Amino acid sequence: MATVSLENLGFTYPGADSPTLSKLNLNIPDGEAHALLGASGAGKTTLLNILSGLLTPSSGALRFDDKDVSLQSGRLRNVAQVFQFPVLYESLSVADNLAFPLRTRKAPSGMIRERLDYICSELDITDLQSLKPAALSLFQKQLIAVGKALMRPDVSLVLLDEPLTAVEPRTKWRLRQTLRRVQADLKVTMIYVTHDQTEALTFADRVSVLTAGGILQTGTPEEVYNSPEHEFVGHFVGSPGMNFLPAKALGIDDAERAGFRPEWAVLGTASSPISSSPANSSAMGQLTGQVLRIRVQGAQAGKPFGLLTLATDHGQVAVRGEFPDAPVSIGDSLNMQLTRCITFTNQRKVSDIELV
Ligand SMILES: Nc1ncnc2c1ncn2[C@@H]1O[C@H](COP(=O)(O)OP(=O)(O)OP(=O)(O)O)[C@@H](O)[C@H]1O
Repeated sequence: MATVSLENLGFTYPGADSPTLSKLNLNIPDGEAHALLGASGAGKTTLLNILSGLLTPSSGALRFDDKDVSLQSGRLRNVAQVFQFPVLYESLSVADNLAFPLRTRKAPSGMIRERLDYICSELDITDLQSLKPAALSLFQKQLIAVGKALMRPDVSLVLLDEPLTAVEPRTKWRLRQTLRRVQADLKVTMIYVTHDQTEALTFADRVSVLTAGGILQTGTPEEVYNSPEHEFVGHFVGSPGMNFLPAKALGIDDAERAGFRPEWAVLGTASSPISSSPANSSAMGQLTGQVLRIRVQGAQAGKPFGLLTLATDHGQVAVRGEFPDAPVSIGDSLNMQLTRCITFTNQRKVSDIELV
């Protein structure tokens, strides 16, 4: 396994006017599960192809441990890849598919057998060894593709390119959990490329959010969700994403805009205002809005909770949590007190403010 470092790495496609990737800096420690999260066109596939050796960086360096591998072939780098759709030899049994990467490297048969047993037991696929791919479900095929990527004990890095795309929706979470468990057991450096925030946040130790060829933030899932460094991260991560309003609308003067997660607000009505909040004495973090949409997501101790969309004088906002005591209907006027917000200027984070 290896530590993977990008140093001011850039890439421009031949003939293109502008770079697809520019000045990427990232250090992924040995054994980390890392996710590259970005929307379509952010440059994920381009970066993946640089990591696997299909493309050569136009500037900067890619290092595995201390070695600059920018010009080295993928085969010499010992990188294994799992694609969106499982790539298996249909004429070979599962065991022969798994053994293939070691046989082509002329590994001793005893070592191959031992590794096969280990990987099959890790992935719980021992019973499938004699079957041909045609007899397997897509889920099982992708498990075998993962096994194939893990067979070489000296693999430096495993790249996962949207690996859940092809599997049936109800088995996605199982495959994701299996990947996570195997990654932790084998302590292999894995880079998981996806546009799906749930996959990224539930799989990775750390996530890098990529947009327009640049990394906006790298952090743990908790840091990326709770403390976005850039408005795009707050907006892109979360479902729904962060709300943004002019900071002055919330009584905050030192920044252009303020962002808050839907669950960082407490709601009250005109007849039952929010009284528990000490910040109520000032207008800081307070807003009023009309209920536009109601989505009840459950109830706790007889009280409904869910997602409300409110129209305020400064734009629509989504608020998640317990509903106010009085019944809530479309068109009602509610007041809210933010418990926390993050302020931004030029889309960059300025400060994190606890309001209650
Ligand atoms: N072969 C190419 N030649 C020129 N430009 C390209 C080429 N491949 C990709 N691009 C451009 O590079 C940018 C990033 O593309 P890339 O495929 O890396 O993004 P992505 O994040 O993987 O998107 P997707 O999830 O849609 O695959 C896009 O603007 C794309 O048009």
